[in-house]
Amino acid sequence: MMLEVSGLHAGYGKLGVLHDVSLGVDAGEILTVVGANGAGKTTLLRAVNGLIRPTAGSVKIDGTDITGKPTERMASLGLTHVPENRLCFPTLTVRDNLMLGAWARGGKGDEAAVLELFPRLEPRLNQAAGTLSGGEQQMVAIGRGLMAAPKAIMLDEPSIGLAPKVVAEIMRVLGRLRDQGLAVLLVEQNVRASFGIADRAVVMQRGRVVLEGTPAELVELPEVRNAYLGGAAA
Ligand SMILES: Nc1ncnc2c1ncn2[C@@H]1O[C@H](COP(=O)(O)OP(=O)(O)OP(=O)(O)O)[C@@H](O)[C@H]1O
Repeated sequence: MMLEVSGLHAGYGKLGVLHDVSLGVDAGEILTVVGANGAGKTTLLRAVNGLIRPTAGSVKIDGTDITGKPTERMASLGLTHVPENRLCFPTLTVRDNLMLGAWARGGKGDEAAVLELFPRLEPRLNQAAGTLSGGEQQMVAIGRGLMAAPKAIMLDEPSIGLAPKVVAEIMRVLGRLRDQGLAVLLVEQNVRASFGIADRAVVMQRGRVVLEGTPAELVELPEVRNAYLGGAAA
């Protein structure tokens, strides 16, 4: 596994949120994590990324133990986290936002590769990121992460608040990243979109992984259909 989480426990102060979470993402694979509000999906990404310190368990990337390493070192260890709310630096240009991602790894970054994935950003390179549409800002946030040439990328609800066409565009890019050999860990509320692209899925409930399988297997389960797909057969 390129990204391997084993027996992870984490929380906030005395509040335990993650309980014995194990999952793995191969190179060239998309794993999607779904679950109700408060199930612990964001906390999982934070614990993997070192924003909160796991109380037990381990995180490995390409075989190297990175458990609890400082967040600012994660990019150079090969892990990129695209957090919720597509955080861009609004007064900086698109190009400077992208450059920040490259500096995290001490390199120049492959801007051309990012623009190839997100052609819409090219004519906007000198525009302040804060003036972009929501979808374009999400592209900048993902592109910034890619500038660090990661082995694994984690995304927290990239589709939130975006029009279906833009969601489809982002999902297509995630598919291309997978095809380029990245390990992609995708947290999504938009289960339809993430099941459409993912190779495997896990369902989290109250801080635990309760189901795991391919999207095709999981949509056969009535409890998955009812909870995440509005009860409709896929
Ligand atoms: N900074 C924090 N301090 C204390 N408790 C927190 C903090 N952040 C999250 N929690 C709690 O941890 C639990 C899991 O939250 P988390 O954000 O990981 O869930 P989630 O699955 O990502 O949900 P959502 O889809 O709503 O973002 C919740 O009960 C939440 O109240």
